[in-house]
Amino acid sequence: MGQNLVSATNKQTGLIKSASLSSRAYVTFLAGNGDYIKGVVGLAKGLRKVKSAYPLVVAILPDVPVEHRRELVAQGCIVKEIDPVYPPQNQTQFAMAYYVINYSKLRIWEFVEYSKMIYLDGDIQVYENIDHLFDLPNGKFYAVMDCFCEKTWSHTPQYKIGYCQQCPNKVAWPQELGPRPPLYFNAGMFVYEPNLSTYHDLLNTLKITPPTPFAEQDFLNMFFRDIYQPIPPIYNLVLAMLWRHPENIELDKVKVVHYCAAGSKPWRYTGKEENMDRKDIRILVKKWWDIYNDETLDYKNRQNGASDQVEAAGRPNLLAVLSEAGVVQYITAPSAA
Ligand SMILES: O=c1ccn([C@@H]2O[C@H](COP(=O)(O)OP(=O)(O)O)[C@@H](O)[C@H]2O)c(=O)[nH]1
Ligand SMILES: OC[C@H]1O[C@H](O[C@@H]2[C@@H](O)[C@H](O)[C@@H](O)[C@H](O)[C@@H]2O)[C@H](O)[C@@H](O)[C@H]1O
Ligand SMILES: [Mn+2]
Repeated sequence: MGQNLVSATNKQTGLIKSASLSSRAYVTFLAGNGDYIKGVVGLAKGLRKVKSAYPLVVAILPDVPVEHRRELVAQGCIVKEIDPVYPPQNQTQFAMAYYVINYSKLRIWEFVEYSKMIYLDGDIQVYENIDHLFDLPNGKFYAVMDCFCEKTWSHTPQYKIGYCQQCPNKVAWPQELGPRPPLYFNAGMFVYEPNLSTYHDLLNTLKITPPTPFAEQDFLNMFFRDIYQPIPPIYNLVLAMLWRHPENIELDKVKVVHYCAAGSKPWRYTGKEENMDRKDIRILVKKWWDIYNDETLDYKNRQNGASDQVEAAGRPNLLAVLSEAGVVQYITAPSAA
């Protein structure tokens, strides 16, 4: 990393370190020298477009090239290099071979210069301000429930019997399989509190936890099972919901889109994979590109932070929004176990 970039990054980190303990930030994860950099730049510009009041921290693995680091700093991101985290050696077949690097996400629990963070995958875009989620009560792990219907889940009993937590009464969970699986979240977006003892507990627990197909997502679901609090799918639209559970989605209310379905990464989109030629997918991919290509959203063209702050001040009352969006039913829903 060039010297001036190191000083710029450290300066930024230094600034942040001196921030009050109640500081908040969005955080994402970038690994490799491939095209996910486009996802993270798009996310940085999307958060700017919705006038978020908080910075975007990018946790990068050592293999992220200096050019990508420069681009992130130029887009106003706070770049923090982390060491990889590997699961214990095992013959596990991950749902996607590259998922093994996703355990490195666990390093973000060490970012204790922030009191509250919202993690967003690099293949996520924020289309409406979600700063109000930082006001969710502490002590819980907030995330959106995932869906078990894609063939990436074909290794699981849920998939084999056609059970999905998105429609728990469509195919009832059979008694002979034991208790219904606990509510399970998608780990592409979550609201959490960095904490050193949680961080060490995560890493120590990982050392004795055999890896499973959805890697750190499975691990985080197991680890935070007792404090997991579902929030509505408007905060992390797992694209497959559009064809698997359209009855659960009101697309015009969605604030955050997660381009995780096979073939849906906007920067690689060809429209050839299954479901990728749908009109709603084409519209969502164009929405992503419109932000990515919008030069007025580049950090260098938006130094007037003050006016951005004003907009954020008008954000909706949290509990009203969440209860209106149905989170109350999620919160009071009996635990599945
Ligand atoms: O080569 C890679 C693969 C993954 N990621 C990061 O890890 C996250 C999780 O991977 P991905 O989103 O592809 O998983 P999915 O949600 O599609 O299952 C990505 O969003 C990126 O932030 C990355 O930076 N480089
Ligand atoms: O490393 C495991 C990954 O597992 C999750 O992705 C999956 C999951 O959403 C499945 O339910 C979908 O079927 C699948 O398409 C999608 O890729 C997270 O989005 C990602 O951040 C990361 O944790
Ligand atoms: Mn993702």
